[in-house]
Amino acid sequence: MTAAEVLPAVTPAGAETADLRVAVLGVGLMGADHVARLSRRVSGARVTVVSDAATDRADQVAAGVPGARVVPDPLAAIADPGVDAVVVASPGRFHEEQVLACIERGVPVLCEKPLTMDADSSLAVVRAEDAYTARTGQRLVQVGFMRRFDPEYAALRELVASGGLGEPLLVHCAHRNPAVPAGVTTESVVNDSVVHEVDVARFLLGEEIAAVTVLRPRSTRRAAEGLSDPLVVLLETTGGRLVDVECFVSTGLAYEVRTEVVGEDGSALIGLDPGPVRLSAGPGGAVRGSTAAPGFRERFGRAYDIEVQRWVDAARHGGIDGPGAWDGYAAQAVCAAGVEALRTGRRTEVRMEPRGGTRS
Ligand SMILES: NC(=O)C1=CN([C@@H]2O[C@H](COP(=O)(O)OP(=O)(O)OC[C@H]3O[C@@H](n4cnc5c(N)ncnc54)[C@H](O)[C@@H]3O)[C@@H](O)[C@H]2O)C=CC1
Ligand SMILES: O=C1[C@@H](O)[C@H](O)[C@@H](O)[C@H](O)[C@H]1O
Repeated sequence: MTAAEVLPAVTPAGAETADLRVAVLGVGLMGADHVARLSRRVSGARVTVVSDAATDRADQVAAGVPGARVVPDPLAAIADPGVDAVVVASPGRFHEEQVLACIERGVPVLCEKPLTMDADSSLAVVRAEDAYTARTGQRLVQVGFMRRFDPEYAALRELVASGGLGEPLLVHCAHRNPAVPAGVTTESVVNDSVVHEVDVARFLLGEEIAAVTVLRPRSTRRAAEGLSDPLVVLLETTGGRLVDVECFVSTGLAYEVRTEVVGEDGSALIGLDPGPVRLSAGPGGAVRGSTAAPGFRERFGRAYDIEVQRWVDAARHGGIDGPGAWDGYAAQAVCAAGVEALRTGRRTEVRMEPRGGTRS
């Protein structure tokens, strides 16, 4: 999609037509992308406030958006009367405070993954939103698991849900990054990368993850000091299905995300590149023989656009349209078990509170 194209809004005729005034908290890689898509590719919204601990970055991003102001304090940005909704794209350790402040003020929030840094704090967000929903009937929190909006993942889920593969039995996932920033640890790979596969498994199979095992095969020579890379993660679902995840974040090649569902009556695979599928390192580290995407922004660009458009459309009508706080909590609970499994080398059961609350 070109920058000039605008995704179709689903706003019904006669409904509220004023643009949603959005504050974006954190305008690094993801936040700056979200500002650009809200300003140029998504309809029904405009960015009015930008907030970032790095004020020079905030100034630079706001300068490119007519009508946007910088409010350096993120909590002041959430409280700003010129803000109807918030996108949280700050580092994960700030999400809990910022999302809770949005619930407190009663503004819709699209929070990048992870919802928070651990299961307990994610559950606190679930409970706070439940209390708000009990009073108002409205949901406020959507979590940025963008793969649910990717046309290939949506089609795969439809196929599984319609029984097109028979009873699903196994899911095979590969998640490969060419490289990760310095400082990434094996634990953070579970929390930042494997977390997407956890959400995909729950999305495709419609059931929770009951136990996690993490295997550490021999690491690539490209892995940073102390990083176990690749990992193989086994997720057992409550219905007895098995999901295996290869997570390999320093391949030196391209961004490859593949998912295959194997059912009693068939299998389906997504994420294959249209061109030749062999990847190999060429001279100077160049990737040869493939049309694979270089990174997640390219592979999932369309998914991010659809995610944000649907969130805007829903937020303008007082709701969400995508994974919510419970999905964020469930993913954190599974990742917590994954980190424990990594530490102990043992199969670890996922500890989750009963769903309860006000949601269906
Ligand atoms: N859905 C997806 O595929 C992806 C999601 N993410 C998530 O997006 C979030 C942001 O990640 P990146 O953009 O890659 O990080 P980044 O480091 O590029 O950007 C974060 C920005 O937040 C700013 N910041 C720091 N403290 C802040 C605070 N208290 N309030 C507001 N802003 C603050 C930083 O100065 C920086 O500009 C993370 O939660 C990350 O996990 C990141 C990459 C892909
Ligand atoms: O969320 C993301 C990053 O944080 C993570 O580091 C990558 O592995 C994922 O592919 C990307 O979608």
